[in-house]
Amino acid sequence: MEKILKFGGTSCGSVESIQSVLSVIESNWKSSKQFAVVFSAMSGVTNSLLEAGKWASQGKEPYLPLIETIETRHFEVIKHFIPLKGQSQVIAHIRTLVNELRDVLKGIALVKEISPKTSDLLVSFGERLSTSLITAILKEKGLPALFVDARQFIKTNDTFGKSEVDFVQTNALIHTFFEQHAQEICLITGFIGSNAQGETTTLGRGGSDYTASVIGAALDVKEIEIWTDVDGMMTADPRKVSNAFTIPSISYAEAMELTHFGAKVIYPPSLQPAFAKNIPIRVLNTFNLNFKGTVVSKEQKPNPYIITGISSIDSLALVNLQGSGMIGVAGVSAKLFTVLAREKISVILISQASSEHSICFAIEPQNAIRVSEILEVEFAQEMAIGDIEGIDIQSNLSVIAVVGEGMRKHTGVSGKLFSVLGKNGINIVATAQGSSELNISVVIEQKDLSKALNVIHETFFFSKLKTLHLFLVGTGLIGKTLLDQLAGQERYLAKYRGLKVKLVGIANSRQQLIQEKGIDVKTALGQLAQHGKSQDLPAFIEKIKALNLPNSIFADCTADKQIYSHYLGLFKSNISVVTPNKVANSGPYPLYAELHQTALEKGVKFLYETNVGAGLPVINTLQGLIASGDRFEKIEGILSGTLSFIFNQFKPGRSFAEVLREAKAKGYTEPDPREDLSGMDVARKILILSREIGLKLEFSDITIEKIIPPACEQAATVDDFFLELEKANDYFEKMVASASERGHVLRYIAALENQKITIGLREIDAQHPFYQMDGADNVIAFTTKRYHDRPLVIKGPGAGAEVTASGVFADIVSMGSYLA
Ligand SMILES: NC(=O)C1=CN([C@@H]2O[C@H](COP(=O)(O)OP(=O)(O)OC[C@H]3O[C@@H](n4cnc5c(N)ncnc54)[C@H](OP(=O)(O)O)[C@@H]3O)[C@@H](O)[C@H]2O)C=CC1
Ligand SMILES: N[C@@H](CC=O)C(=O)O
Repeated sequence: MEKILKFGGTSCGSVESIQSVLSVIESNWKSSKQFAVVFSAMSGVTNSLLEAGKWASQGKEPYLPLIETIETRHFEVIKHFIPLKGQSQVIAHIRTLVNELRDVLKGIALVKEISPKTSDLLVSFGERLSTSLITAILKEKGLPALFVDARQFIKTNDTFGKSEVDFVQTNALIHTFFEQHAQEICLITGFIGSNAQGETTTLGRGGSDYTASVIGAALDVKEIEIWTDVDGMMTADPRKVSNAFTIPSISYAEAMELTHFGAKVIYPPSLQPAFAKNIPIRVLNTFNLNFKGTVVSKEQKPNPYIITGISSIDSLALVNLQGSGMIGVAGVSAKLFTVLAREKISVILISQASSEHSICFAIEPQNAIRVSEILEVEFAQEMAIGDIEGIDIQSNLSVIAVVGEGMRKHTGVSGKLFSVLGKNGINIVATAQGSSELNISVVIEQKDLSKALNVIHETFFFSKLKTLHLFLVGTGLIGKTLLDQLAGQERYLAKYRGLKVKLVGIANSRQQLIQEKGIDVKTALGQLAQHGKSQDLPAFIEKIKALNLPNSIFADCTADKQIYSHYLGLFKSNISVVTPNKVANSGPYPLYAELHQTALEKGVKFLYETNVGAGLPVINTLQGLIASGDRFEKIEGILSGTLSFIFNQFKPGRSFAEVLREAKAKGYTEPDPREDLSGMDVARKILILSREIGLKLEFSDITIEKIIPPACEQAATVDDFFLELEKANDYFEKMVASASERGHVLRYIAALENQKITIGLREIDAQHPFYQMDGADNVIAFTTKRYHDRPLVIKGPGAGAEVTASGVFADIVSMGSYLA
């Protein structure tokens, strides 16, 4: 015998999949003839049988329709594959089996009880039916197919539900059987066996893999093929990690670790017989016949990654036993695990601190209450005298296992793992690593599972491409320009920065849209308009938090005065914020301080380079000086692009309002230009700088000298404001002309010195460093201990859509180097 093939439930589950199964068998027959095939029950049939058994035993619900459905599914396959004249014989055979099944259920209904023994008999019909069916079809095709009931050679003990194979007897029987049937294609029922009395037993759910492995090992085949419905073993569960990909080759040890921690592709015990005989197992996909498969074998081929795969168990409970009496006292662990073994409680993971003060272990959540009760009884004495302080059980947890032979003796793997989880605000509740260094397991809260799997996968498998999940609020001048810039840089970012900025949410004051799979930045505005829901910012933000995506960034590109009330909650949910909106940083100081402190504590970023000087590197430079120990003596600057533009452009003969309109059209003004002309915008900026250097100033500490007459100041609407400006044109003309007569220019300058902020219009001469300005230039001069004799000057365009959006862009990209 060269190989054993095994087809799972989905492979036998429909006409289409059975078509593929037949073609695989036919092509094997053509090429080798030396093979046997094991089948599972049709998908869903085992569950239906168990359910029917339960209902029958409770006498509550009608169970017969479930059996009819099973029967009909088999009949449909017969009608599809077997010509009319041959159908009646096969239908009769299936009907006989189903009638036998009905009798079993009737018996269960009569005695109102279903024992594990009866349950095994009941579920055995699933494999018996599917295998009979496929045997009949192959015979019809003229192949020498032989139905083989594995109960005749898979001999087990009496542990119904999960019996253990008696290998001595089983191997001998397998040899005898296959010697006698070397010329036929043996089609074997998976999952089932029989005990010494000939009663039906089962090998545990997924046991058909085990059947294949047991037969393969007994016959020393060259390879075992497990045909399933996915592309082999993958680096992670593709339903949870969309970037998961097939592992071409994996060692038995790695596969065992991954399957133990939830990778469902192979039934874990099935690896053992193949492993013992060093028989490679190839995992193939019935639904993708071109797929080459994952080979599980002793030697793993060279792997370009440090790890091989990540698996997880979604739900578990962690039991913690602690007490000073456990320190240095031999036997507590022995007693604990003996008790758990006696009670057949499966322990998923164990972790013990070196102090021996506590020991914690993970179990299936449904066992939590029972474990607690058992331990209370078993350790009653230790608890009474205080040696054990208590038994604590934590639920709603998940475990992730990072597995790979490549981790052995490779430094930094756990550092990388813990760092990526930490950066994403994922708390590690417990951890375990065996000295084989094949597996590092971390227990985390269940709510963080998807996020954790994705960031770990990205870190270890796609470290060349990090994904930043972007939520953009504000699609006006800056937001829209940012989208355009992102669209133009996608390839550059991927190639040179290893970054993918994935837009997941977008909103303006009217609509909002979240798409976890991502929104194309090129068409985002159209999609928002077409598919967006009505705006509900709190709901939008709650959804962002609930998505709990790794490396999430909230970009506030609005001028909204309230939106920053959400920042704190975002930080607490480990979401970073990038914003050109100055309101948060110039709000009440205690709120400002709380925001910054929270961001720091949560390890998230709050970036707002564009709050001052738009895209000019003002905040970063200042922060760098402070961080390196410089001391600020004075900050002075022209911080308004709009006012800079106005005093550069406004000449006698031009209307002041017209110049402002031009500034607005060029994208220099605030959405409401009264903010610029009133000095509010400049006041916010200098206040932000003052706070950056550590001063706890409030808005009320700022003296703003007005440049517009009171009537303009009091205009109720933006239109009224422009009207009032028109009326005040003479006033502005005189102001500028008077300075000009003296060879001076007017500049709106903000200054911070001796902890005092002043803002006002200054007349300056040609020697002043702020004399020569162009367009919407800003200029900021930092006089510090180090830049004492000549200040550090930053100068350049300080307003406008392109420069501001690129500043926001740069903040987003800079997150890439920080985030996981
Ligand atoms: N222009 C510049 O040179 C600079 C600007 N900035 C700052 O950039 C920010 C954006 O400016 P700009 O793009 O010109 O402003 P716009 O008025 O052009 O756009 C603002 C956007 O925010 C949206 N919005 C407003 N309120 C809300 C809300 N409550 N919820 C959701 N969306 C909202 C608007 O929605 P809708 O489309 O429905 O109206 C609009 O899409 C401002 O804070 C500004 O101070 C900073 C530095 C320089
Ligand atoms: N309206 C602002 C834009 C940047 O903050 C300005 O004119 O400077």
